[in-house]
Amino acid sequence: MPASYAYLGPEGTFTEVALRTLPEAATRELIPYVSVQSALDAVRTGEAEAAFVPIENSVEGGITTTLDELVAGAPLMIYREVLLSITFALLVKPGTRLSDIKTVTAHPAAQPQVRNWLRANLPNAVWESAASNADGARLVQEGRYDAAFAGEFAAARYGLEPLETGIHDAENAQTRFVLVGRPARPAAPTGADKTSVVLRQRDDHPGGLRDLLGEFATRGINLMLLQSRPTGAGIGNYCFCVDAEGHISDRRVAEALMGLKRICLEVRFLGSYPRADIGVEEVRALPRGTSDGEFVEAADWVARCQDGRF
Ligand SMILES: O=C(O)C(=O)Cc1ccccc1
Repeated sequence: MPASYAYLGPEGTFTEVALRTLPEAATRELIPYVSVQSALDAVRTGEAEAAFVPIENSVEGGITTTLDELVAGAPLMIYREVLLSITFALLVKPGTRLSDIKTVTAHPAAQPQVRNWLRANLPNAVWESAASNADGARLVQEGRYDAAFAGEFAAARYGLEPLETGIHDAENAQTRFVLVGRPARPAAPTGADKTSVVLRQRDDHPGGLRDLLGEFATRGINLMLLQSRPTGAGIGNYCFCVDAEGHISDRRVAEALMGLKRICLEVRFLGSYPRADIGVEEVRALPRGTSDGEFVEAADWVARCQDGRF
């Protein structure tokens, strides 16, 4: 049996479409799971080699179920990311007209992307959340709801037809998906990489968040995601999910993580992996003094000073 990848199912999710763009998916058995949690648990128990799940979208921000799973529980690591442009179709049973639709469903992350369309076209429809967009389509097939927002490609699979296509409140809405596995050595740097960490502060003090961000700023590291999530330990208790430019094997990134390790209660390393948004040729030039060579030179100089050889 080939190694398997778990993904947020059922068949026909955007997640499945994004997963199939990864070359390595062609050599794996792809197994749909009913939730992000169950897909990630399949990795934790060893049932699946890796899981592919949505983590962020450009309209609403972080997909909180995924972030919370990565923040807590047995540690997992991100190995790859995929960006997918998303537009929705309104899927219905053949023959349904817009005026017949009283209930609509989709994944909660879909709602902010179709809100204006709903207001303009189905202002009185009741919204119910589904476990995924394809699951919403399945529920329409079962007769539980009148319509589902999902990928147009899901229609045939669930015996539905698209009543409307190309629904997206925001132009260029994208969702980011990640391939998550058990902790192991990250892939070698490509020159266009991203590092994800979760930071938990030691104590509550003025400028606490600035102290964390300062570790990145002084080393010229640009941040691509900063999302606070409750730790569950009471009101006002948050940890921070951070995506930073660079790879843990870059000196500036390693030094920033060391700085954070010294001042945080906990730093959870979630991986260094190739960026999906740009290629090596588009990576911005490093700020002066932050290249590996400059870090090595500075460390050598300190060593010489300690030896009295400057
Ligand atoms: O993959 C899906 O179809 C999902 O349900 C997750 C999702 C939700 C909203 C936009 C893109 C993906």
